[in-house]
Amino acid sequence: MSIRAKGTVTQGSIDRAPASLIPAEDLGRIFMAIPVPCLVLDPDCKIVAANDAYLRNTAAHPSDILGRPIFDILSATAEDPAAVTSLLRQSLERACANCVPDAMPTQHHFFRRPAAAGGGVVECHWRAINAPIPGEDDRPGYIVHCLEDAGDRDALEARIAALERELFQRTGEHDANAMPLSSDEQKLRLSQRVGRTGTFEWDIPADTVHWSAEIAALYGFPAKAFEGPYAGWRESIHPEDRATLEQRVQEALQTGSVEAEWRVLWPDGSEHWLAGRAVIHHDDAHRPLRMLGVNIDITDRKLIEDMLRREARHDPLTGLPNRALLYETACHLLPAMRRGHHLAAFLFIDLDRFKPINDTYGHDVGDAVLRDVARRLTEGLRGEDIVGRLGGDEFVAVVAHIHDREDVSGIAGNLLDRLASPYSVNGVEVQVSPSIGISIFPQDGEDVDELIRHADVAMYAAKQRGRSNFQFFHGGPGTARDASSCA
Ligand SMILES: Nc1nc2c(ncn2[C@@H]2O[C@H](COP(=O)(O)OP(=O)(O)OP(=O)(O)O)[C@@H](O)[C@H]2O)c(=O)[nH]1
Repeated sequence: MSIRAKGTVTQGSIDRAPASLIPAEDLGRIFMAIPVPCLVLDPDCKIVAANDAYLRNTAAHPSDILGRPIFDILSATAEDPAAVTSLLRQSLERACANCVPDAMPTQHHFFRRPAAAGGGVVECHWRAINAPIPGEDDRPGYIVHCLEDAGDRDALEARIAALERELFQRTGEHDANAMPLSSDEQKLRLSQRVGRTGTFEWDIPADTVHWSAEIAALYGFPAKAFEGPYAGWRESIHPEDRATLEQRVQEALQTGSVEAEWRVLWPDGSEHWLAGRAVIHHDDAHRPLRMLGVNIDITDRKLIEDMLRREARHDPLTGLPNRALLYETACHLLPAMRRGHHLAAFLFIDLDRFKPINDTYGHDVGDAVLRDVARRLTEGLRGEDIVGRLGGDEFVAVVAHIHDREDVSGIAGNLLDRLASPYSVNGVEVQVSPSIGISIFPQDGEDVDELIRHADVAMYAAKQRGRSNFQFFHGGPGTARDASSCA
């Protein structure tokens, strides 16, 4: 190879006249003293100079190498001469064509030590840099071939790889016995692990599911690829989602694809959400052959969704169901009451003269009282009863399975006492009482809206009768605002 034919060193790419005060004859001695192994090649790639560091490191004698093409030297010494020769040739061509130094990949060199130097083999781990030097006619006149010791860097990379393996083993996310992976596979596995995603393949005729290490981790198993029957996968599904998911899978065998979200139970009993997508490959007779799919952990997303859903349906101050959830829950309750011929009571609770508490002690104290009212109401009723805050100082309680008015009177009287006992907030003692209006399902209304409206009417009557009491709605044609006293 002659690098004369390969490239042109353009003006400006390399300084032709080095800024130097050193006499030209001394530059040779300086080259010899540079502590990095260097060769100088002529345009035919013959070695025309070697510095002391090169001779020392390779144990070569100048007469062994000067005047010989560098490829001969490498052929005589390199591990894989053909490969190294090709890499070197490409690097020299690039350096000359682009007029910039070109770094070669790291190589492992073996140099035969001359007999005069004791013989044997010298092992070096080097990366070569080829730097073109412009000649008279703008073409490369020489190439400096520098060898940079890559031993430290390689040792560092090996140490990083070892640490990474150790880390994976410790976190149980890596199979220590796994085959070494190509860099593409590693990237894929890393992205799957970071994205909490895993892939599977189900060989349908053989009834074998191939689990990747990443998907195994999504089901709470050690992060190790394995194979198992379809029934094994099915067992991991949360019992409440199993039938639905299985039905989707069966449909997918015909339709060719499936998308679903479901819960899995890990071996430690914890519950996790997964989303999955899969496609089916069929044979010519449309028999399902393979299902290929991906699962992703969506537990965090589900938690956030639950939180948002909860926030949208609960009163932020007291944590009680808000108007919407109260109506919805009560709507579900009524049909059950109707079926069982049970009564249910709707209690509309409004605090008496609550505004002066805000005005006197401030909103913070008012808020604390409202929170305490919510707590007292909840504690004063059974778990199956419903308590919600409509807004302001208005609450509604729905009490299921009552027998008669007397039953409700006892409950309302109890709530009256509970709410009327003093509230202690930030060292301030506050007193407030409720007015309670009561409607009874089914006699006072057929639906939630009507029942709450009639309870409100009865509450208004309680206010009219001096507050701090409860009143039953007393319905009938033309008497919608009547209420009968049960206090
Ligand atoms: N601290 C606090 N006050 C609220 C909140 N929501 C509404 N209020 C106040 O609650 C008070 C409700 O007053 P009203 O029900 O109209 O009247 P009242 O003073 O209770 O008198 P009566 O109902 O007639 O016995 C108003 O002053 C509202 O500003 C809240 O979230 N926090």
